[in-house]
Amino acid sequence: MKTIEVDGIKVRIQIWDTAGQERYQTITKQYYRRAQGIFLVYDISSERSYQHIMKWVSDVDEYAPEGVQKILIGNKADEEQKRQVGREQGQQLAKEYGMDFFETSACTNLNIKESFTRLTELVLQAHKKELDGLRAHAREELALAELEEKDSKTEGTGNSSKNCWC
Ligand SMILES: Nc1nc2c(ncn2[C@@H]2O[C@H](COP(=O)(O)OP(=O)(O)OP(=O)(O)O)[C@@H](O)[C@H]2O)c(=O)[nH]1
Repeated sequence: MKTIEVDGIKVRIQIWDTAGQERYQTITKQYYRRAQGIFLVYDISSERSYQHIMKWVSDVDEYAPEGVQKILIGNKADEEQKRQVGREQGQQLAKEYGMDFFETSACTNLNIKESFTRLTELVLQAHKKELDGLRAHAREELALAELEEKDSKTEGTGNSSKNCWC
């Protein structure tokens, strides 16, 4: 659990770090089910980890809820001398999947706060859309109910005058 502030709102986030190894994949998939935001992380000093991102994306698409927010992360940015994946490759992949992209370092704290804040922002925005949708729907329902009430009153008046003519 961690609390971060986004646009003046304090948001409590629960962070799960899933295991990367194949043998834990069955358990990993369980984590996706209730996720609202996901970091897809590769290691800039490992071309292999970058190649694995496509597999992670397809797993997320399959197991995570619709509308889950995703960000691509190229971690270990402090390991410049061991770099195997160019920044542009990360940017390109993120663009392909319509994700934001950060290069980070857990060692130097580069972009750690920024990427968490951005993912939280995206999750909040996604929920805001949902909430706005619900509000709009509620307003429509209310307007409809008011109209129906008005109509029934008018009908009532019509009937009473009809009664008079009989
Ligand atoms: N130089 C550097 N090393 C890092 C960074 N982040 C993690 N490491 C190191 O990379 C190794 C693996 O880190 P983990 O956090 O276990 O990575 P993981 O992806 O969770 O690994 P799995 O549990 O196998 O999924 C550790 O030795 C960390 O110290 C980073 O930003 N820079």
